Amino acid sequence: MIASNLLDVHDLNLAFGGLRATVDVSFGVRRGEITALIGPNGAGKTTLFNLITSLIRPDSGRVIYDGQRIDGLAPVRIAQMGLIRTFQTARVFPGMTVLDNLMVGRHRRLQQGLLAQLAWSPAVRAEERELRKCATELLDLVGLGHLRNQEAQDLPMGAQKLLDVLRALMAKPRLLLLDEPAAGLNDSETTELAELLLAIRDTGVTVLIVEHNMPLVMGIADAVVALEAGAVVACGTAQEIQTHPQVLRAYLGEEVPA
Ligand SMILES: Nc1ncnc2c1ncn2[C@@H]1O[C@H](COP(=O)(O)OP(=O)(O)OP(=O)(O)O)[C@@H](O)[C@H]1O
Repeated sequence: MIASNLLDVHDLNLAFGGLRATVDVSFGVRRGEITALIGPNGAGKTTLFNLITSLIRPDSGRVIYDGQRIDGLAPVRIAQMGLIRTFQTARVFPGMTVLDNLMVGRHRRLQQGLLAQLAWSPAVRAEERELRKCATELLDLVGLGHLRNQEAQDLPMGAQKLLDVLRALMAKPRLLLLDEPAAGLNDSETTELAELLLAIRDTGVTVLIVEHNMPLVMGIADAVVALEAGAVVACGTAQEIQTHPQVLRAYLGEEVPA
């Protein structure tokens, strides 16, 4: 039987000197769903992403992806397994077009070996064409198709953030980790992002998203995990989390009547 969780984090702990950034963190990410990780600044969300993708090692605990323990594996190996992430700050490659910026995300997908690529064989050319088509379709999907030959660094920040998500998609993720994809987006860009994320989920990709934009989270997340001071304080549906006393106190700063 296939486990319903694609990712499970068990009792993760990490301290930076005296600061406990991750405290006994356990939660699961169900296959085919969008799970949101929320919490105030400094709650430990990015640290968790870094632990899940093995950029840093936990002091203790385990990360299980698709039934396999991955903490301690090389980050590149984890990416090859289909666990792909974006970072808080959008990264575009300067001096490259929008389309080429997407093509950079393709490496995990290349089927042909290095020799065939060096020889620019027909199979490699066919693969390149297919990837270019895919990149063009993705750009059209978010309304950036007409900008594909522009330099990516000239795009407004909102478009650069969308490009970041598209580049991650080019790597054909099974689990997509997005770190604050809506930061810096205006309302219409946020709506486009929400539609894109729902479309991504509907293709079967599982999504774990760190996000401060609560209307976005509440609008798209199937499940929400709330962190405070490195620890999980609540897990549930968006609706449950919205009214959870500890979340209201920790995240929204609201006093809960005794
Ligand atoms: N490399 C590091 N060295 C020391 N302390 C760190 C390091 N990285 C993070 N921290 C600390 O760990 C805690 C968690 O930080 P983290 O960036 O994971 O929080 P976050 O929830 O992602 O915050 P934000 O919403 O502001 O991005 C913070 O107190 C932060 O200062």
